[in-house]
Amino acid sequence: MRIALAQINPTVGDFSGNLQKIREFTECAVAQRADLVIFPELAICGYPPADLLEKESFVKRAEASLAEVAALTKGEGRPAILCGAALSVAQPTGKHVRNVAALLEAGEIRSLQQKMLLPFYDVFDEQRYFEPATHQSLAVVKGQAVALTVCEDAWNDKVFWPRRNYSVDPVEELMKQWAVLPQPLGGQRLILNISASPYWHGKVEVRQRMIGALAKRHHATVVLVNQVGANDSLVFDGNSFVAGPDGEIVAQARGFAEDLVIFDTDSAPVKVASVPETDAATQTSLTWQALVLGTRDYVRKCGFKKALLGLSGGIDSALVAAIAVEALGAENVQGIGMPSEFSSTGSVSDAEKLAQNLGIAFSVVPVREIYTQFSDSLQPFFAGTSFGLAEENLQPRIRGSLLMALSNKTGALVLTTGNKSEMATGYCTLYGDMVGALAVIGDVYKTEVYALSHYANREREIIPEDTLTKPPSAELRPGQKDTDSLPPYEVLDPILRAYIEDYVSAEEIAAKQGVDENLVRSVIQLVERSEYKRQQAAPVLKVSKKSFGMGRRFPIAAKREV
Ligand SMILES: Nc1ncnc2c1ncn2[C@@H]1O[C@H](COP(=O)(O)OP(=O)(O)OC[C@H]2O[C@@H]([n+]3cccc(C(=O)O)c3)[C@H](O)[C@@H]2O)[C@@H](O)[C@H]1O
Ligand SMILES: Nc1ncnc2c1ncn2[C@@H]1O[C@H](COP(=O)(O)OP(=O)(O)OP(=O)(O)O)[C@@H](O)[C@H]1O
Ligand SMILES: NC(=O)CC[C@H](N)C(=O)O
Repeated sequence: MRIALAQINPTVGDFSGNLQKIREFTECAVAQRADLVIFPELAICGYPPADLLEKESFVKRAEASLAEVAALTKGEGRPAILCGAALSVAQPTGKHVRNVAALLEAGEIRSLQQKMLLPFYDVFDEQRYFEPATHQSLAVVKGQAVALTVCEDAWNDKVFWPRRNYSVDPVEELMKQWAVLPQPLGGQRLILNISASPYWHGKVEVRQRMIGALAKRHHATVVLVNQVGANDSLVFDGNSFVAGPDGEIVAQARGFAEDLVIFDTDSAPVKVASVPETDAATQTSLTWQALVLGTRDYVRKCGFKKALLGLSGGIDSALVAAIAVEALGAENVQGIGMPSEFSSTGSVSDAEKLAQNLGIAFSVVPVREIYTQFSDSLQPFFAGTSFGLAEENLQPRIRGSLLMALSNKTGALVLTTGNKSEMATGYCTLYGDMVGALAVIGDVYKTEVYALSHYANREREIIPEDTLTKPPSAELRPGQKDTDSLPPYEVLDPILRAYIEDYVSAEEIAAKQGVDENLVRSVIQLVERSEYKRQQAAPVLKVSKKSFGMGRRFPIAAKREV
């Protein structure tokens, strides 16, 4: 059987656009004589549709769209289609919607396999919406048996996920049925998995190793078709693949781009290079690609074309500008320099140099006078007090207002430039430098910001040398350095990573990293105290296992033991 892995980039709720994509990819697959075309999980409505699933009209549109996809399979020589869809439950006793893999052939829905394992950890909330399957059944397509699974259904692996206690194993159940199938139906074992599996560091390799092990365990060929593209915070990396019965990767789609790959189950499998993520260089390039795709899709899918951001001459805004240019094109990115009386001389010149290197428009709007006017108005209330945080924070707040005014006027989205180290410790001003539509590097620690910036300069200088080498500073008071308030980033970031991503205790972090326990506690205190800021922050593009946003939910008004 010739199988086409149709790795598409759907938009949530765009039924007609998604249908058009499904049509186009099907016709490409027809041109390549495919017998079966496979689309990702919930391809018809896009993943994750979240509370849109609670609207009856949304599910009705998904059902109507599925009928149109089925029509594509009607007629002589047309391929079958396996497609993800949300459908209503006929006689609900629990949830009203099911997440299904729909097998369509000869113009009809031939089989529907409901998803059984509904992920409910980190960013996933599928038990909120979907009724799980109670049983699994093998399906038949083009006269051949196939095991249909939906994403998490193939993820019940205790070695990889010891803390996910699923009591059933859908693949196990399907393979038991396979063992008693009559020949020739029960020939080569074929597991088809439609996925919407978002990216984080290491995920591409984990996915391939885990599915490779599954293929080997069941002596089956596993075809996994993943969604590509970003929806809000989640970036789906694509990287669809086929694992052969010995666990080797025998077909591989592109990462971070749409693709159509043909795999013929009757041809001798040829091992292809899997995606290695162990080396730092590959890791940096994958993170870069994820952030570029995340930015492009956020702006585009929200109906915008352009973005603007404040350029301080610092490394964070320089990196975000470089990512934005690759995502949107230089003509769609604008940099604004907003020097205050505390800005270094390099601030504007470094920003100007960056803008030149990137080929973007750059304008300067000084904030000195506005700051003076604000301070004068506040004078009766601030009299007798010394210059402090209130005065410092006025500057980013003025900049935030200016950027939002320009956004209102020009229709460009504001990109916010805070990194994960700052967002973790609250080293950022609410309604100031935190304003913006999207936190492009909000899941990237400051030490990783440097690695990514060197990656941005891999072919020629984009980010000026001075920007890469000057000590980080918010430039909100004379001579200010980040290290006045925070430990050096090489010390801070490992503490944050251990605490945020692995919930390691202060004692253990201190012992393992050889740092003072009081320092660790003071860092943890900063993280705990600034939860209120993160809950008001722009959506963060997720590239780590634990990012700020919907996958990390902590109360604000709570007593905290540190
Ligand atoms: N639980 C809670 N729920 C909701 N709101 C709460 C709150 N607790 C305090 N707040 C509010 O938050 C205010 C304090 O927060 P905020 O106004 O942001 O100010 P704050 O956190 O006090 O100061 C901002 C810090 O970030 C640094 N910074 C600023 C800008 C850029 C950079 C950089 O390097 O990029 C660094 C700056 O040097 C300073 O150390 C309080 O006055 C109060 O109004
Ligand atoms: N003088 C400035 N002109 C324009 N934008 C500024 C200026 N200062 C700060 N910003 C904006 O506010 C953000 C926060 O910058 P800040 O200088 O406080 O420290 P930072 O987080 O180290 O960022 P960066 O490395 O970009 O300087 C910047 O990334 C930039 O978008
Ligand atoms: N759509 C899903 O089932 C997502 C969970 C999935 N196992 C993943 O992270 O890839």
